[in-house]
Amino acid sequence: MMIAKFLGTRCPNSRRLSCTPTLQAVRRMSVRPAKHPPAATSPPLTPHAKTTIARLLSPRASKTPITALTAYDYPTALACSAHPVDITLVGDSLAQVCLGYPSTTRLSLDEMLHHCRAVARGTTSPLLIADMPFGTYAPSVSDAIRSAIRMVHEGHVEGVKLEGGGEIAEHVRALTKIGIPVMAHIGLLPQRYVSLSGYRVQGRTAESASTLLRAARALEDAGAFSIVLEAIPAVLGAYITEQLNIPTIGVGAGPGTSGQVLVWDDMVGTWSGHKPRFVRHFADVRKEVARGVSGYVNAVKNGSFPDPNREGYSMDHSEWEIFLAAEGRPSWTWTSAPRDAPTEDAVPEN
Ligand SMILES: Nc1nc(=O)c2c([nH]1)NC[C@@H]1CN(c3ccc(C(=O)N[C@@H](CCC(=O)O)C(=O)O)cc3)CN21
Ligand SMILES: CC(C)C(=O)C(=O)O
Repeated sequence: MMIAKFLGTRCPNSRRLSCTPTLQAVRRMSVRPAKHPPAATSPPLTPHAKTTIARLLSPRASKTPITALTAYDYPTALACSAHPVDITLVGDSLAQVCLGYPSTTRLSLDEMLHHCRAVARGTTSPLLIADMPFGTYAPSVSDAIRSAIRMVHEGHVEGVKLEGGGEIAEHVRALTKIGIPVMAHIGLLPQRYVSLSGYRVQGRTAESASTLLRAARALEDAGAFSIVLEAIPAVLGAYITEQLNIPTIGVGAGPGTSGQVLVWDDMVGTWSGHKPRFVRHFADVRKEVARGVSGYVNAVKNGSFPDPNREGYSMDHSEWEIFLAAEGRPSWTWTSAPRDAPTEDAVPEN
């Protein structure tokens, strides 16, 4: 009876008939994404209000710090949407953190669009912004327009982020004019790490601080709805914020900005590369991942996973008997798979 319950649940190292899932089994096993974001007619799954540009710019909102996080995929977008995250940013840090490139300058527009679409599918309440990749906007205003329209059409984002100061003010003006909200980004500009001689704090001299303030004013004047301030002295972050009417989002710019942004993998502690001074780990997901992977590998190797009672499918004993009869066998005993698993360095048999 017990055996009957397990019948067909297990097919160690074989391609037996009993392993072929029936259509019904396929249907049951299919892992469909939950219906999220909800259809327009369903009630929202999260109680959070949709972030709009007007809300970000409202004086009332300016009293509460803005929260922004990066996301590069659907599950992360869902996690951002499940909490009062105001802005989800598909940062081009995607290149390093998610795709393994040595710098953000390697990222193509098509790669960015692929990830934007995944994030868009999981985004509800946060405003969805994405970085325009290196080389897709700086060459000319018409390049910027063409690329930004692709970000909206094919990436399904609501606004774009551009790195640069006064020299890209005309690009910002043109995009804003055609209805694409622009988040500017000044201070440490990762897309220019070579000409900046590395990832270095900016605005530490009086001259550099003045240049940044001038850039911030020019970008606000050009229509940017907010400005990311990256890796600048905290006092300068607070001063620039006070001088502007649009919100600033800091990353390594101190607590005096209108809000903060962090790279997702820095926030959850999964990024194994260099940790800039401005990063704080709010979780130790890397430790949990290690626990999961080693637990899974051990359980498969020692035979404790899967447990046919809990993680297997049963088959009616009578069906099994009919099957065996058709096979021309009066009986068949399921002997346990050998437990002396091959060692790591064993060459797999063909
Ligand atoms: N994981 C990750 N987090 C990020 O914030 C991030 C990325 N990746 N990739 C794209 C850019 C690159 N960024 C960086 C990269 C390095 C530093 C950094 O090493 N800063 C030095 C400054 C040293 C100094 O000038 O005094 C630091 O130690 O903080 C800062 C920002 C920000 N972005
Ligand atoms: C750090 C944030 C602001 C960013 O630009 C990115 O993720 O690329």
